[in-house]
Amino acid sequence: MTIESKLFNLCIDESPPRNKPLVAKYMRSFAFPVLSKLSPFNISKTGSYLSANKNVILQKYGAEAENDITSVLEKLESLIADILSNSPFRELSSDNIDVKIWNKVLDDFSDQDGSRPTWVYTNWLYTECYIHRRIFEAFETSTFLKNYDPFYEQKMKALSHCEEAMDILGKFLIKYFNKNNVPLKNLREDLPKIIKCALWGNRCDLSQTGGDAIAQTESPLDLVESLQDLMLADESSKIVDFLFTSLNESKNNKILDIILDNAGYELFTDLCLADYLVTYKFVDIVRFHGKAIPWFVSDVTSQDFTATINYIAHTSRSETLKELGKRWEGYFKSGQWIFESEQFWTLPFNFGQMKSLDNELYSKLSESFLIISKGDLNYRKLVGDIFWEPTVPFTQAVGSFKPSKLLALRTLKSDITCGLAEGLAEHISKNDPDWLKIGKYAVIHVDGL
Ligand SMILES: O=P(O)(O)OC[C@@]1(O)O[C@H](CO)[C@@H](O)[C@@H]1O
Repeated sequence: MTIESKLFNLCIDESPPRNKPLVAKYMRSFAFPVLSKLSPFNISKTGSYLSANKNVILQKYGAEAENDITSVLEKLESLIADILSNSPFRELSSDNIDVKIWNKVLDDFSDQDGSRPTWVYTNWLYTECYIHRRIFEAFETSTFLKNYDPFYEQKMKALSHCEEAMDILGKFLIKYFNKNNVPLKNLREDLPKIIKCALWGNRCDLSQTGGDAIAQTESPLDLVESLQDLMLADESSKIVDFLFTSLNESKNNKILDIILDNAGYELFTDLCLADYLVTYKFVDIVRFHGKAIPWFVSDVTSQDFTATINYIAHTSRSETLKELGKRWEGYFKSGQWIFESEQFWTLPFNFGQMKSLDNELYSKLSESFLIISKGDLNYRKLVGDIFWEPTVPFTQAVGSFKPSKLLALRTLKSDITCGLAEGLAEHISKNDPDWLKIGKYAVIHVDGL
């Protein structure tokens, strides 16, 4: 029996039960192909990248790093083997401060007799996060490659591949920003477009391609129009009304928290949205929340964030982008923009658990005027990674996570849905069986408004 068929034999050819957290054993859920195919593929591509770049790595870290490369490759291989043989999860073994928490969660999941849970039968959010935590563990337990991000180069490549589209959006914004007076009417018309550019930016996600860049070449603003029919829920008007109403209130220090997702083109569109909201005084301060460790291949880390702004301000081929990048450097110098990478975002918890498990972060977000959550994984965490009936209202699915007003921008790359009109999910799935998996469709949901 091959290892893969072993995994097949452990799973059941059924859809997951509604209103329960996802588990990979249901083969008709996206969790099963991600566990059995996409994750091993991503891990093995990470190994191939390392092997292909061996000489560059040795040049940078010295000849002694060769042993590290060998041991990282072995650890990645054994991660794939662990997944495909459904062997029990093991404790993490590095000295990073989050390891205690990970191991405590694993203990809590273990039977009273100490038997550890396995990949196929455990809550999928935990399992998928654990895969990415184990990839990082392979590096952090080495000597020279502790802080090595094997996805960094691909993330930066993805950014430069999208310069054409970035330049179009950049030109639109710079023209705007350089006008002395922009009539409110124009702002009202254009703000939803900028929000939707940031929404569709979420299609560019390297975790779906094993790190291969997805080029965004079309005009982001044209795309917003042409993709409108693919929006399954669009509550953007509520957020636009809220932002315009608040312009007339004399509130100071309005903080916008953006829970970031992918680096590359998506991050660029997030920065554009933040600039627009700051420039027209919808908010005063922006706190960007990224990841403390490499995560889900293309999520933004502090290194990516700094390098992205630096690239746009100094290396990009377009003068417009350079001008935009320099504005962003200015926001950081003045303290108006802040980057943070709290540990919670790379733990296996959903956002409903934040208040009890990381009260400090929950209190910080409670100061917020508006929270924007980007992407699919953050959305899954918002709604507890529960396989909701598609018509369950978003506000209900979000449950107790209510630190402030919330805007979720997400393209659909997993089978979690909620907040859809009666019959819509059934209608689309009939014509488009893969509708949940490929980032083709999108939702904009709000809470607290
Ligand atoms: O959060 P993002 O970047 O929008 O999407 C991440 C994601 O699509 O990648 C995984 C593998 O496909 C999914 O489980 C997950 O939700």
